[in-house]
Amino acid sequence: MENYNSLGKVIWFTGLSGAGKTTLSNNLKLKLEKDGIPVIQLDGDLLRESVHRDLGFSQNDRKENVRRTAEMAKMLAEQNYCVIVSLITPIEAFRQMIKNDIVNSVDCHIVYVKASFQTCQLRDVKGLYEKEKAGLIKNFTGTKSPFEEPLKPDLVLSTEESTIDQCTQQLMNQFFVAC
Ligand SMILES: Nc1ncnc2c1ncn2[C@@H]1O[C@H](COP(=O)(O)OS(=O)(=O)O)[C@@H](OP(=O)(O)O)[C@H]1O
Ligand SMILES: Nc1ncnc2c1ncn2[C@@H]1O[C@H](COP(=O)(O)OP(=O)(O)O)[C@@H](O)[C@H]1O
Repeated sequence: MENYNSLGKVIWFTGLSGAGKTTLSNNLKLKLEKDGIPVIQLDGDLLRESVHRDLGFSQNDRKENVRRTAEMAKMLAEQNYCVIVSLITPIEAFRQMIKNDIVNSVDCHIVYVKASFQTCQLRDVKGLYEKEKAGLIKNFTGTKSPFEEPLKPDLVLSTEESTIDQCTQQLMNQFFVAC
């Protein structure tokens, strides 16, 4: 096991649907697990299918989704897991709530997974942008529901300019320095 400063840490990915949050979370998890680090992933899509099934996409529900996830992340990080969260987290006040009000007992880093709306629309990984065009989705992030650009993220990863491996390396360099 590499001796990283990795225990009790939350890496929180914010970004539009299709920006690359899940892909980078999966890649980072593989890399850390190879080095023997205990990792837990909390992914918006999966949480919404299970414990957050009662929540929709109104601003209040999104805030509650973020709040509950942050409480879980804190609990797990306090037990020395490295917790990787992928949630759109569209509002700056939500991001401040995570860092200042909830996950304040362990290292918590907000990472902006950056890709333009146009790029995400072209990627359209899950066909949601197509559905949105057809008027089939309520409160879609980036059109009917706002996505505020993060003001003070701890790291910005441009998934238009860097490859998946380059982004993962940037995460490792910034947050997992071997000691
Ligand atoms: N209206 C609307 N807007 C945005 N996204 C939608 C919507 N409806 C369903 N989905 C799917 O839900 C995933 C986003 O959920 P999150 O929990 O990450 O959102 S939030 O942080 O509460 O804003 C998101 O996952 P990602 O594509 O991985 O971001 C979508 O698959
Ligand atoms: N540098 C990169 N980082 C992450 N994803 C990338 C990158 N370059 C291209 N992609 C592609 O963009 C898409 C991102 O989808 P996904 O990870 O599901 O986004 P999100 O979880 O933010 O909705 C994937 O098809 C992925 O292969």
